[in-house]
Amino acid sequence: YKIAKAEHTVASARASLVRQEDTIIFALIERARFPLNSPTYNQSYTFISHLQDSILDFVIRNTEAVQSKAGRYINPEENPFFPKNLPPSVVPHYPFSHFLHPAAALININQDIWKLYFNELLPMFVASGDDGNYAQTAAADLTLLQAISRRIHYGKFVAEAKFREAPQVIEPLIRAKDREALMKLLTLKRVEEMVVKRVEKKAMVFGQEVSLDNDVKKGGTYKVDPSIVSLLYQKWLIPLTKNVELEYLLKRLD
Ligand SMILES: O=C(O)C(=O)C[C@]1(C(=O)O)C=C[C@@H](O)C=C1
Repeated sequence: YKIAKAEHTVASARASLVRQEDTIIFALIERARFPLNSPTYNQSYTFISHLQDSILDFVIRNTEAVQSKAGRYINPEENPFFPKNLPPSVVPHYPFSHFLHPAAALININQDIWKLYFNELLPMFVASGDDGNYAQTAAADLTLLQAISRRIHYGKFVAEAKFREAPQVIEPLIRAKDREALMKLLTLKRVEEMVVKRVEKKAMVFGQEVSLDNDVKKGGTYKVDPSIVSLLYQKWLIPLTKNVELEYLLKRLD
């Protein structure tokens, strides 16, 4: 019987964020294989088959239900997109550590992530068009949404690690509900710049065409535009992670 590793440090939490970059970039590459495939998102397309949901909603609701039964959401790193009416886990519970304050469970910003993803992000990196692979498209969307959601909500772990490393500094700011000072404390411009540069480089490495010729193609095209990956981090992933960190800290003494 394994006892879950209980402790995170700021350094180990950052190491997890670095590894999650790989997951997000590969998921972007996989979604970019398909064009927009707009019928995936269109309720009127499925109206005739009495599904009542778009193919996307149908795939996500049902996948989340199965995964929930199989124990996915017992892990505090995972947050469902449709938490309402989610069936409980039917498998033995792995003893995940209680590293986070219990109020962490109240933080789920997946609705915002959802809107952002479909309104802003998707149109930025997929080609227009329709190849009929709607179920595959919905599955690729879900994998990517989960990776993005996990990264953003991982701010809870980062914030808890930061809190434990300097409670005497952070506690008074929480009591004063001083959002501005807390945000300043949570922000490390130098780290953010490194993240943004690294994900751009990873997108070049992971998304290049690999051939057996020795000459690496310079200036070739990538499977997902590296500048879009860095923009995604700069504009959305990092700011939303910080929002989660802040909301978590504000609940940390409840
Ligand atoms: O590494 C940290 O300290 C974090 O809080 C994570 C993160 C990020 O989202 O990547 C967010 C805020 C910091 O300014 C730097 C990076």
